[in-house]
Formats: sequence, structure tokens, C-alpha cells
Amino acid sequence: MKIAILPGDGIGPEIIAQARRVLDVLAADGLAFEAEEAPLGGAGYDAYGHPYPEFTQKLCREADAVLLGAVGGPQYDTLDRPLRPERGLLAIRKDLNLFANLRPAILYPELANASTLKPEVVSGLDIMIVRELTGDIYFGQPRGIRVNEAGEREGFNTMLYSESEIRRIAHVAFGIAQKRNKKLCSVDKANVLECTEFWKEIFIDVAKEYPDVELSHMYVDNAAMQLVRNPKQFDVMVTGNIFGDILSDEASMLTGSIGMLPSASLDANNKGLYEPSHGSAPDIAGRDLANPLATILSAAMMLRYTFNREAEAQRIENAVKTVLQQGFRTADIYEAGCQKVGCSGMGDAVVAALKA
Ligand SMILES: NC(=O)c1ccc[n+]([C@@H]2O[C@H](COP(=O)([O-])OP(=O)(O)OC[C@H]3O[C@@H](n4cnc5c(N)ncnc54)[C@H](O)[C@@H]3O)[C@@H](O)[C@H]2O)c1
Ligand SMILES: CC(C)[C@H](C(=O)O)[C@@H](O)C(=O)O
Ligand SMILES: [Mg+2]
Repeated sequence: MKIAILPGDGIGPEIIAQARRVLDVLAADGLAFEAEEAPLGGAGYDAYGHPYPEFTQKLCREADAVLLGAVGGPQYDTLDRPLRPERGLLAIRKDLNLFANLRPAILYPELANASTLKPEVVSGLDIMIVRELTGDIYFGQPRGIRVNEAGEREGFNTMLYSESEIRRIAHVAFGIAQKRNKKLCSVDKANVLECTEFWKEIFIDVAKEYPDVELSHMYVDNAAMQLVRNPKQFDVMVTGNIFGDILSDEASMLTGSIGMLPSASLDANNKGLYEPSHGSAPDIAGRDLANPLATILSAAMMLRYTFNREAEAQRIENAVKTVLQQGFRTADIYEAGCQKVGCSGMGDAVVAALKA
């Protein structure tokens, strides 16, 4: 098992350090893996002048899985667009063909009060958001900022999905729904955008191969509303790149904090990049405040999806459950009566729970 570890920027190195400690405990108990670090994003720009340096690219292409912290920071926001950290992240997703992004929004019962929604609305929540990750308006050409015929500047992007791109993410989503409660909701804006009208058409066609899965369709504006009105109506949601970006951040608050939401980005052979769904949180970076659980849970997803190590994945997830039961909370999920810990303190607690 070869793992490329990309700490990235902001809180990235802090949260990755805790995930590494967790993997080290498993290694001491016999899990054999090789891990090597490389810079991505702003760290890549600082070290090699590029957000996805060749060194990093080579390491990640050779690895079976990639564990990533987060990228980005205000100091990089004025760089030329191709040199910005976010471009490094998009580049690695495209380079490794990681088209299927799984973002599970699960509420741990202990965090029912950490959510800004009423406990009865979110208790028992378990949604899988499947986000297409290498197409859509994120990658469609043409794109840019230009001067139009009237001499005015304008910005433009292209929302685009090919049939094969839609079919392959549809098969992933139906496959996941089959293993869960067999309910798949495809989110689109087919009432306005041809691109997603086409998406819907292809989903209806692929559904014929999965007669046991109940496929429904919802417009994205309604889906955003339904996610806070009655999120438990959803089992698996599938959508394109941009809608999935937005809806998964929204769903993260159902789980108490964006610091709780892990993710897997998979290619067709289950090679994967695993990262928390949140960003580099520059506002709290370097202060031992970040919640490392989304990253630790991403490492669990890595063991499950790429390495087929279900037992070890569950061991990590159970350790996270234990520390929440024990009352350990980082600031983002803190409530009165609990024990406030920092990023490394949360790592200590998870390591202790793993060893117990
Ligand atoms: N996958 C990624 O690497 C990724 C994802 C999103 C944003 N970004 C980048 O991150 C930078 C900041 O973006 P943003 O502020 O919009 O989003 P963000 O997710 O970094 O932060 C949003 C808010 O959530 C908080 N937060 C995020 N993660 C947390 C954690 N683990 N524990 C506690 N609190 C946490 C932050 O402090 C902030 O208040 C930007 O440069 C953006 O492009 C990167
Ligand atoms: C940083 C950015 C490029 C990225 C995205 O939009 O995909 C992030 O928001 C995410 O959700 O992983
Ligand atoms: Mg996002």
C-alpha cells in the first residue's frame, strides 16, 4: 500500500499530522504501508513555483491513494489564476481521473446539538452525496474574461457534460444506492440548463439497468431547501460538480460542523484521493484550533475504498465515536459540559481510543 500524503496549506499540515498519528497506530498493529509527503497548492507554489509540481504529480501517480489536507490561502489569491492553489487541486483531480466524489454526511448522535438545525430534524442523518468531480462548469471550455463586441469586459464559463461522463457517474451512484436504501435522488436544473436536462435524460436511461433502485429528480434550488427542511428524506444524492460543491457544504452543517465531513474522490479502479470537504481555514490556521476528525475519517474512507480494509476503517470510525461519547470537542463542535480540546488534543484522544 503506497500512500502519498499532501498536507497542503493553512490548517492542512495540522490536521494531516493527526491523521498520520492514527495511521501510525494501525501500522504498529500490523497495517503495512509506505507513506511519502509532497507539496500541493500554495505549498507547491512556494517549493517549486507550481501548485501541482512534477515531484508531487509523480508521487501521486505512483501511489495507490492520496491523503490530502487542504489548499489555499489569502496570500495566493493575487497570483495568476493557473498558479493558484485551487488550480493545483483541480489539476490533481483531473490528472488522476478522480471523477467520483463521495461525501457522506453522517450525524453522530453526540453532535445532535452541535448542528444549527433542531436535533429532531438531523438525528439519525445518514446521506451519501455523490458529486461528479472532473467535468461541468469547473472544466468546460471556453472560459475566461474578455472584452465583448460592445467594448465591455465580461466573464464566461461553459457548463458541459459528455454522455460518457454522465453515464460513468450514474453507474457509481446507482451502485452505491444499491448497497444502501436503494433510493437515489439526482439533482439538476433541467428546467433552465440544457446541460443538466441532458444529465437527467441519461440518468433515466441508466436507471433501466438498476430496477431495484428508486430514482427521483429534484431541482437544485428545491434540493438546497429540502436539505434543511427535511434532510432525512434523502439516502443517496447525485449531482454535477458545481451543485455538489455547494450542496455538500450545506449538508456538512447537518452533521454539526464542516470539520466533520470526510470525502473520497475515486477513479474507475478505486484509486482515490481522500480529503476533508472543508478548506484550509486560514482564519484559524497555526493555532491548534482545527477539527481533525474530517481528515481522520477521510483516512478511514481510504482504508475502505482503496485498500478494502473494512475492519481497520471501522476501527478508526469507532474511535471517533468513542471520543465524541467521552465528550471531547474542538471549538467548532463545542457545547457546554464538554471538554474543549485543540487539534492535537483531539488527535491524542483518538489515538488513545484506538489503543484502548
Ligand atoms: N479541498 C480544499 O482544499 C478546499 C476546499 C474549500 C476551500 N478551499 C480553500 O480554502 C480557503 C478558505 O476557504 P473558505 O474560508 O471559503 O472555506 P473553509 O472551509 O476553509 O472555511 C470556512 C469556515 O469553516 C471553518 N472551518 C473549516 N474547516 C474547519 C475545521 N477542520 N475545523 C474548524 N473549523 C473549520 C473555517 O475556520 C471558516 O470559518 C480558500 O483559499 C479556498 O479556496 C480549499
Ligand atoms: C477549493 C475548490 C477548488 C474545491 C472545489 O470547488 O471543488 C473545494 O471547494 C472543494 O469542495 O473541494
Ligand atoms: Mg467546496
